[in-house]
Amino acid sequence: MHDALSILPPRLRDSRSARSVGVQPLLLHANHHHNPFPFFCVDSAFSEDQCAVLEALFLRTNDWQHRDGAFYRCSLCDVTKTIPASFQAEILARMREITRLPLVDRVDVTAQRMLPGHVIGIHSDRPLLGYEIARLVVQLNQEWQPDHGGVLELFSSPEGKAVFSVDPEYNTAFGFTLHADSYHGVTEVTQPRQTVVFNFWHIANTPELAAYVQALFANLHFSELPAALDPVASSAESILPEDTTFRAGTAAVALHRLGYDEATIVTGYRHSAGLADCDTGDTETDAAVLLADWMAYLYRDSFDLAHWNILRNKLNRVEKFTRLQPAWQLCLPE
Ligand SMILES: O=C(O)CCC(=O)C(=O)O
Ligand SMILES: [Fe+2]
Repeated sequence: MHDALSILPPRLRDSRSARSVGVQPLLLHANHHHNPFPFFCVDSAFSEDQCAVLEALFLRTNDWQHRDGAFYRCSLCDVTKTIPASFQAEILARMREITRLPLVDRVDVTAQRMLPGHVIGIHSDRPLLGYEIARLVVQLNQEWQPDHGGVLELFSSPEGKAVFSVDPEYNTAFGFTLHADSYHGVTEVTQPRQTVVFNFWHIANTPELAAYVQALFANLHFSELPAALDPVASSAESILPEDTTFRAGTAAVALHRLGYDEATIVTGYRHSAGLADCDTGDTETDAAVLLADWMAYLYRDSFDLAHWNILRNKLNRVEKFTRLQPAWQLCLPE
């Protein structure tokens, strides 16, 4: 596998191949915004050398995956392996500073190309189980003009009007934290648009956690739950929405599969259905119920930073019980 430097002209390649690309700090001046959701913009995001590396990706890439849904029309290519590791490490370090998020040592990079007629409808990219938590979107459109389209628009709801617009000008970057309400879209383009998207993972929503949670809930059957839960679940189902009782049932399955007894499973169900606080006085029961509830939430819904912080505060300084250790380590890594 060649790296992206190998297709640069020899004049550029010779002086740069042995060291990190770029001399000036990248993403130097991040302008933070909080509406409609937290994001930041950077002008002159990268050095000339770094831009050359990113632009080169579009010359060598020919295995594009085409998305041509009604609301999502663009072409994508995973270019992670072609970005020099030192460049990735620099971007990751700077993203940690800018977002103040605990990001894992992993960066996935996608080249995105839009051709005339392509458009990306409004979506939120909410971080499902194991998905990335933050993105950096870098624009590489020389001589961009307003009539070329391809403006990134931010929304406070999927139905509303754009609250903020980001022109895809050359060497500008847009970074954001993904969550259930980070609604955005890209207007239709009339000229080709080139973008490189860097993806970053939160330490508590890793692909490893996703594998653990998927395995924990594999072949989910509520029929495996103990009969002692039946009257509790029946009465909950008669008064609560299906989403709520489904999540409570899922949390109960987690406790069952982790080897907890009937009483703990019933307590966990009642807690996740919102019928009782988690305050049994037994530290292991309370910790197990909270972790099962969180994993059921991740499985049914998506990673949510505010919820995760609440869980972390509740379990801070609590002993990591043996039976819970693998889940604990993945949900609340040190
Ligand atoms: O191309 C862009 O400006 C943004 C694309 C997008 O939706 C994303 O990276 O999440
Ligand atoms: Fe998106």
